[in-house]
Amino acid sequence: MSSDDAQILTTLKVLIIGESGVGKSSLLLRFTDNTFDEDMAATIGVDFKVKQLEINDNRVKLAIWDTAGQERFRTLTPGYYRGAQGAILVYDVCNRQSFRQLDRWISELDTFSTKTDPIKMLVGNKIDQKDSREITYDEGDRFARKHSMLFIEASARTCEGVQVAFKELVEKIIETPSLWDKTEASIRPTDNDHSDDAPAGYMEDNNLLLNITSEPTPTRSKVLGKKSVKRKHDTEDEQDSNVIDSNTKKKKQNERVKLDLCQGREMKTSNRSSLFSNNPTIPEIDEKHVETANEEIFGSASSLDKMPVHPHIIGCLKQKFNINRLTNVQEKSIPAILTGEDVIIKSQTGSGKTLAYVIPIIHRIQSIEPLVRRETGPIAIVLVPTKELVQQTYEVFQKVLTSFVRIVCSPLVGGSNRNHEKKRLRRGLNILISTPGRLTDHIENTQSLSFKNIQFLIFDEADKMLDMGFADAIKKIIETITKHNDDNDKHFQRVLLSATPTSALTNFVDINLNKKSLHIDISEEFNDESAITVPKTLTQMFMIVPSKLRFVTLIAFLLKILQANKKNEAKILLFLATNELVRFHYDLLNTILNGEKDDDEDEQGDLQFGHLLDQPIKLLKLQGDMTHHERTSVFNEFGKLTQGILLCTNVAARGLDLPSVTWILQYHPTSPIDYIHRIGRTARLGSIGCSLIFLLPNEAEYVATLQDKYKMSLKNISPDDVLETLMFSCNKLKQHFETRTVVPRTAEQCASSLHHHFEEYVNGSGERTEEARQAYLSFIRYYASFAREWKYLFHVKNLHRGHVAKSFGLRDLPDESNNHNIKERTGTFASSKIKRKIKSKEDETIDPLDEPLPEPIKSETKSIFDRLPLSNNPKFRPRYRNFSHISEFGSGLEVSTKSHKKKDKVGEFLEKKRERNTSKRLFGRKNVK
Ligand SMILES: Nc1ncnc2c1ncn2[C@@H]1O[C@H](COP(=O)(O)OP(=O)(O)OP(=O)(O)O)[C@@H](O)[C@H]1O
Repeated sequence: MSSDDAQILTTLKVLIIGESGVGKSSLLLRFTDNTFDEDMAATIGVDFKVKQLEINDNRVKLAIWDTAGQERFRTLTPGYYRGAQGAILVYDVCNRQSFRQLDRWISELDTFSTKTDPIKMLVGNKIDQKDSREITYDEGDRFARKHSMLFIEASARTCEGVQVAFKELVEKIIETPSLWDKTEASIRPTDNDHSDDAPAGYMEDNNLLLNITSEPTPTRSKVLGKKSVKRKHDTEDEQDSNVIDSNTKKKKQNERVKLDLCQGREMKTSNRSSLFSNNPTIPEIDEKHVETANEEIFGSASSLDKMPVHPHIIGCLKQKFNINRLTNVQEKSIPAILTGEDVIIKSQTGSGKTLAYVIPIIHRIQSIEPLVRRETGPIAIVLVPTKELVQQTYEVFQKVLTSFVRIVCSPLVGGSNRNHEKKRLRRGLNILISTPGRLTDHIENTQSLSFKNIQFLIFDEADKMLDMGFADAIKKIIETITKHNDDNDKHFQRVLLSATPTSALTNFVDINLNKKSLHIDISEEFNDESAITVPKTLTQMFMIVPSKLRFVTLIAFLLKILQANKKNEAKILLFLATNELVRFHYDLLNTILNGEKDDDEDEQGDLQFGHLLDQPIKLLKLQGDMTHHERTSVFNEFGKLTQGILLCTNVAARGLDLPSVTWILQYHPTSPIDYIHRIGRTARLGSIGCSLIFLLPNEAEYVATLQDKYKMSLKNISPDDVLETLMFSCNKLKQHFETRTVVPRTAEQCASSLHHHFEEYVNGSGERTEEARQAYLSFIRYYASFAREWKYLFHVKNLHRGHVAKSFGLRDLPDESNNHNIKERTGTFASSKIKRKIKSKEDETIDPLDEPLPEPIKSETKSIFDRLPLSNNPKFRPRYRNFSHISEFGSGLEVSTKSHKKKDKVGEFLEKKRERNTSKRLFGRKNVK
């Protein structure tokens, strides 16, 4: 900090607003540079000037924002008004129209100002043109008094009144510390501009950038010996922390929320919609810039031609794949696989790992003597975790195999006709691409399947297959192949690939791979789970949003992206937790964004929604419980789109190579490992992409985990900024709101109105309410199913059931008594306890959907059971832990009958128990056996 800066009391943001041509830029230039340009009126105008002022021995830095001509097109954004402590409203004394428009400018300022009552100075300009004057001094004065403004007449040409106008305004601001002692104003319009890092489309709209990036963090002030700028409520909290009881503490917490969510606009509780009240505090999180492990995508330019493989393969890569050089992982892996040793490959998502093994395998198979024929049977097996990946990998093999027609490749996947597959296996297949489940099924049921000639076994996305519970299936496959090979005294090569090796994978490698395996790691830090690279061209963001505001923020964010990409290039993957949630949100988004109606007779909800997008956007859904055929056609259709939204579960998280995806939105978070794969669906092979994860305030530690453990840099997006989109980015929304009796004027009111409509829609028919209820229950089940290692981030006890229900548009809390999979149902949040309207101490009725949030469960507060080894822990129920087996969570696997039986048994048991309890209540204990 310079010594000059050190004496500055504060930095103020002052706006100049008014109609086009009233002389705003001239006043600014006269004040800052003491110049006057006769032609200025016709120019676009300056947009920003800084000047230091001495006011009563205080030095302040003034950032004065001009409209840069945007007022002519009525395109001033909320970002322009944000954080301004004062405004100069200018009219032309010779132009009555400019005077009449002042009301509109005042109203706009009041609407978008994020400060409570910024100081306004009314300036009647051009008083030198005495003969043309239309507005008298008295008229101006009366108007200023009516609106509690300062007032002066001035002339930018003669300099009269200009300095006084600015100085009086600043003096008044300094006399009102509440306006400036919280945070410093943004110094320049581009202060928050991260456009260098932002991808195309995001950069195109500067206003969008201004709106979307977070406010600068409070900086130190030198005033009156204050060490640092603190919000008033923070200081109060500190002073009182030892004396207030827990109830008062909760109340205080809620007060903070009100301040935080409005960014300093202190509204009375009675004025606030329930959507914005009683939310938990959004924690302040630093956007750490983390030094990440780097991975160069492409290898040397001449690598393709030098590759020691059949020339047909090289030709095919050039013609069919449009490839003219190898990627780094291909350059290193192909020679390693050609040696015949076991190989373990780790490289970031989208770096070309598939071809890294397809090329050497095909090369080696085509060079086998005598020539491979159908009857030779399987020579290579490729195991991948999902059906989509089977299909995708098969297509890559097929493309390369066009030059080697004798070699036959086939996919084997659950969901397709098993008898057809058996028939093909009987006729002879050389390369099998399969999920582990389907292959073990054939091992058990297809006699013609022989492994005697197997030379290659590939595990792609190996960590995911283990995570999904395929360990037993994989073990069985390896044992069967090993047995055949031992009988024939042959060796088979194993290749294992992953972008995110885990400790489970390391154990698997130790047991199942040759000790002399070759390790290929492009980021040079193999075997360290945390050393994970993500594409450099990916901009990662997070947004902490309280439960209740989640849905409206999602809509606002989608509108924001879709508005920003005017060239129709927004291709979005929207990740949701379960199949149920995909279905629910798919119908909802189709209705809200595109105005698609269902056949329901009760039109109340539909009629009120209209549609928010001018041009409908293609929505598709991909989830684990769709048929194989449906999934393939969705996968292909989305691949061809240039703009659209694919709502999906984690089934689309791994390996899928969908072209030109620009945004990954994670509406429901998942484990950090799956997070990495989800974001890997964009920014592939050096292209540009963005990702955003929605987190609840109690999940904020997720960001720290990504930053500290996985070394990732994420930008913080403020939900307030996103919600502002509702005011501007959508004409439909505005038109729609304007038909209402009370026209929402602020982003907050728009959000509340939108949510109100959402609730009306959900509750407008029994069927829709039931769908919302099922979606809610599915979310709670999902949340309760997080593995123990992620419970410090996602603990079902930390969920406020009422707030969550509101994010599904529900007005009552669903009964969870049949929700068997939720383990942690006791405690403050047990639904039975808050289903009733609750009487508080003050005898006020609290709506359970709006009840304040209790203290979150801290991971340190472990019970004695949590500290016991798992095997001795009576609370540990292994059969419920791995929920990825359940098709609801979209693993892409069929539900095994075994787990069904288990579920049914538990269900039966609970049902009987309930019946017994009811009977006991009705007939007394002794009469019930
Ligand atoms: N050398 C290359 N030059 C240009 N494009 C390539 C090259 N190699 C592969 N590609 C293309 O890059 C894309 C990504 O490849 P691939 O799906 O194999 O990546 P991956 O590393 O397996 O990703 P993930 O970890 O997400 O599964 C594909 O569309 C593929 O055709």
